Amino acid sequence: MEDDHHQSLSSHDSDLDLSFTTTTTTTTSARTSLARSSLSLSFNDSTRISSVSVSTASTEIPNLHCRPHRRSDTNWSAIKAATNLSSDNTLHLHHLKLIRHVGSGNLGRVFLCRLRDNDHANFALKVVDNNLLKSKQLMLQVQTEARILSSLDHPFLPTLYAHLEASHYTCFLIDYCPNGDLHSLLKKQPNYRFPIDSVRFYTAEILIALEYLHSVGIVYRDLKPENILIRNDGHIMLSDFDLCFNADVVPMVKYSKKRNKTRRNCFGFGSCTKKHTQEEMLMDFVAEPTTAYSRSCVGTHEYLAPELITGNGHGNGVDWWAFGVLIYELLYGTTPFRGGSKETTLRNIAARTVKFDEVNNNNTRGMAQAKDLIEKLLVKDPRERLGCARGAAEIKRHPFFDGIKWPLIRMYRPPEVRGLVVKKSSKGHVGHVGGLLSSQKKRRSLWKGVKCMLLKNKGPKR
Ligand SMILES: Nc1ncnc2c1ncn2[C@@H]1O[C@H](COP(=O)(O)OP(=O)(O)OP(=O)(O)O)[C@@H](O)[C@H]1O
Repeated sequence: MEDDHHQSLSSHDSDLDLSFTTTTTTTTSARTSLARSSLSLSFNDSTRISSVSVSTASTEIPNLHCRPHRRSDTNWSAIKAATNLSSDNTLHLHHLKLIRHVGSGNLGRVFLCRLRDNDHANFALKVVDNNLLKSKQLMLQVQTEARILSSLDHPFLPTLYAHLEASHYTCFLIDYCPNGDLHSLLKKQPNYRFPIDSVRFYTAEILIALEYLHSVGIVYRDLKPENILIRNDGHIMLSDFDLCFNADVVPMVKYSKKRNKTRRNCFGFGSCTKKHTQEEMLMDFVAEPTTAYSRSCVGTHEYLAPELITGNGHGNGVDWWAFGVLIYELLYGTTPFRGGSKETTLRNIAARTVKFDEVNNNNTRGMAQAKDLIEKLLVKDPRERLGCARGAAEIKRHPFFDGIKWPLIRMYRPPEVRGLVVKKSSKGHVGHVGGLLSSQKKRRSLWKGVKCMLLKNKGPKR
C-alpha cells in the first residue's frame, strides 16, 4: 500500500534531502526509456524570455485560491486548512509527506505527496535540485516553468498550489495525475493505436488547452504524448512548461467568407432538392500570438516543425504542426517523419510530405476527416498551416471535430481505453465523443422525418 511507504519530509526545510534513493521509488508513470527527450539549443537571440526572478523566499504560495472556479476544489480546501494551521500562514515543505517517486525528467524528479494531516488530497511535487542544473539554460528553463505555472488557470492545465524554495531545491506543488502520460498509455493499446473516438476526445481537450495558452501569449513548443498526463477523472492535463516562450497577443474579431456548395436553401423547404452555392460569413474571435517570434531550436525531434529545424525563426505555428504530428501518432502508433536516426527524421520533416499507412484504420468512420486535418496541420509553410492565422477556432471547425460541444467538453465521459483506471465522476456526463456522430445521425434522420411530414401535409399542388 502506498501509505506504508510514505516518507515524511524533514521538519527543517534546510536539512532536506530530496534525492530519495530509497527503495520506495517505485515508478508508476515514470518516463520510459523509450520516451523521447526534449532538446533545447539556444541561438542566443530574442527568445523573449523576460528576466524572471524566482522567489528566494523559503516558501511562496501564489494567491491563486481566490480564483472563482477553484473555490470548491478539495485540493485547495486541504491546502487552505494546512496554511491556516501554520504559524506564518504559509505552506512549508514539512507540511508534506512524500508517498513515492513517480518520474524523472531533465530538470528534476516528481513525487506523489500528501499533506501531513490530510490523506485525501493527492499532489505531485516536482523537485528541482538547483545544484544539479549544469547550465544557465537549464536554470532559465526552471524559471520559465515557475513563471508559466503560476500564471495558469485552466482545467486542462496544472494548478500550482505552492512554489517552494528551500535550500538548493525548487519545488512545485501541482495536481497529481495517477494515470500517467499518454505515451505510456499508447504503448498499452493494441497495435499502439488508440480508437479514433478516443483520439478525438484527447485531441479536442489538448486543442482547448493550447487555445488557452495561445490566448495568453504562451507558445508551448513541447507538445508530445509524454507531456500529456491523464487525471484521475480521465481528462487530460498538459504538463512541462520549461520550453515555453511568451509573446504579445492582440485579440481581434476576424471575418471571412465561407463558400458552402452543398447547402440547401430555405431550411430545406420550397425548392428543397436544389443544391446551390451559398456564401456564409464566418466570424472568429482570434486571440493568437500571431507575431510570436523565437529562434531557439527547442522541442522533441519527431515533433519539430520545419521552421524550427531551419532555425530561421518560428512562432505559434510550431504548436499547430506538433498538434498534427500528435493526432497522427495517436492514430498510427508512430510519428509521420520518423527515420532510422535523428538526422534522418529531421531531413524527412524538412523534405517529405505526410504519408498514411494504408493497411490499418482506413475504413474506420472519421478516418478520412482525421487524415485531412493532419494534412492541413502538417503544411511546411506556417503561413499556410491551419491554425496559424486564426488560432484554434478554425481547427475546431474542421469536420474531424464535428458535433463536439466545445463549451461542454469538460463534461464528456472520457474514453475507456485499455490500461486506464478512471474515477467515476459524481457529476453527470453529457455524453462521450464516440456518441457524437451517431447522435448527429439520429438528429438528421429525425429532421428528415419531420420534413417529410410537413411536405405531406402541404397536400398536392393545384
Ligand atoms: N502532475 C504529475 N502527476 C503524475 N506524474 C507526473 C506529474 N508531473 C510529471 N509527472 C511524471 O514525472 C516525470 C517527469 O516529469 P516532468 O516531465 O515534468 O519533468 P521534467 O524534468 O520537466 O522533464 P523534461 O525532461 O521533459 O523537461 C514524467 O514521467 C511525468 O509523467
